Amino acid sequence: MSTAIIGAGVMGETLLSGLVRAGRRVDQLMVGEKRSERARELEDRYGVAVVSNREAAAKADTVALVVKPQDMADVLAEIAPDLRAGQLLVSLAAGITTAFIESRVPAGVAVVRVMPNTPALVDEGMAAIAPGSHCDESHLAEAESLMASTGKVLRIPEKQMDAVTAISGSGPAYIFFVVESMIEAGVHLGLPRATATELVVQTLVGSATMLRETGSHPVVLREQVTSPGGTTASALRELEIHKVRAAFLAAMEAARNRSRELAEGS
Ligand SMILES: NC(=O)C1=CN([C@@H]2O[C@H](COP(=O)(O)OP(=O)(O)OC[C@H]3O[C@@H](n4cnc5c(N)ncnc54)[C@H](OP(=O)(O)O)[C@@H]3O)[C@@H](O)[C@H]2O)C=CC1
Ligand SMILES: O=C(O)[C@@H]1CCC=N1
Repeated sequence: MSTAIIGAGVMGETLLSGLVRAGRRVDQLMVGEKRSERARELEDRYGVAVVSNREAAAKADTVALVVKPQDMADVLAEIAPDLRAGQLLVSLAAGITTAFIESRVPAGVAVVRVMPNTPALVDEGMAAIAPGSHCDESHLAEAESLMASTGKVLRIPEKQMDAVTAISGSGPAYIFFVVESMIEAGVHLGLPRATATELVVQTLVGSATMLRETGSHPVVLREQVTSPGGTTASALRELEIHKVRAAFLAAMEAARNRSRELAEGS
C-alpha cells in the first residue's frame, strides 16, 4: 500500500518521519512538495521520492493532505482529476470537514478526517480520527494504522472534531506556554535559567507520567501536593484569583470557534 503526503511542513514531516521510524518502506512513500529546495531536503533526510501533487495523487493508494486549511480547496482542485474511487484521502487539516472534501473529489473516494498533534515527533502523539460518508472499516483501519505509527489514536464522531482540535491538536502549545511561564517565574525568583528549565521540564514529565500510570484523577493528585496551610495552597489561590481556570475555558472555546471558521475558508 503506497502513501503520499501532500504538504510537508511541520505536521507533514512529523507524519513522514513517524512512518519511516515505524518501518514503512520508503519506496512505498511519496511526498508532494512544490518548493525544490524543500524537496531536496526531504529526499536527503528520508530517501523519499518527492513528486508533483498530481503524480502523488495518481500513484498512491492513500493520500494524506497536510496543507493549511486555507490551501485545501486549491490542492483538491489540482488533484481531483487524478483521484479515483477506492482511494483513501486522509486530511489532517483543522476545521476542514469530510463533506468539504467529498464535494470536491470523485464519487467513491473515501475520506477520513484526522486531528494529530506534534508530540507525534517523539511517538507520543494523540490523534483523533473520524470517517467520512463513503468510508468502510478498511479505510478507517488504514488511517488508524498511519497515525498509530506515532502515538495513540481515538475514533470519534466528526461532530466532536472542532473540540478535539481545541484540546489535543492545539494542546501542546498551551502546555509549552505554561512551561515557558514557569521557567520565567523561576528566573524571577533568582534561579539560573538552566536550573529553572531542568526543574520545570522534569516536573512536567513526572506529573504527566503519574497521570498516565496511576490513572488517578488530577484533583486527587493535586490534593496530594497541597499540604494544609502550605506553599502549594498559597500558589493555587493566586491561580484562582487570576482566573487561570476561566482563561483555559475561554482559550479552548476560542480555538474551537476558530476551527469552525476555518471550515468556512476564513
Ligand atoms: N502544526 C500542528 O501542530 C498541527 C497542524 N495540523 C494541521 O496540519 C496542517 C499543516 O499545518 P502545519 O504543518 O503546521 O503548517 P505548515 O505551514 O508548516 O505546512 C504546510 C505545508 O503545506 C505546503 N503547501 C502549501 N500549499 C501546497 C501545495 N499546493 N502543494 C503542496 N504543498 C503545499 C507548505 O509549503 P510552503 O511552505 O512552500 O508554502 C507547507 O510546507 C494544517 O492543516 C493544520 O491545521 C493539525 C494538527 C496539529
Ligand atoms: O494552530 C493550528 O491551526 C493547528 C491545528 C491544531 C494545531 N495547530
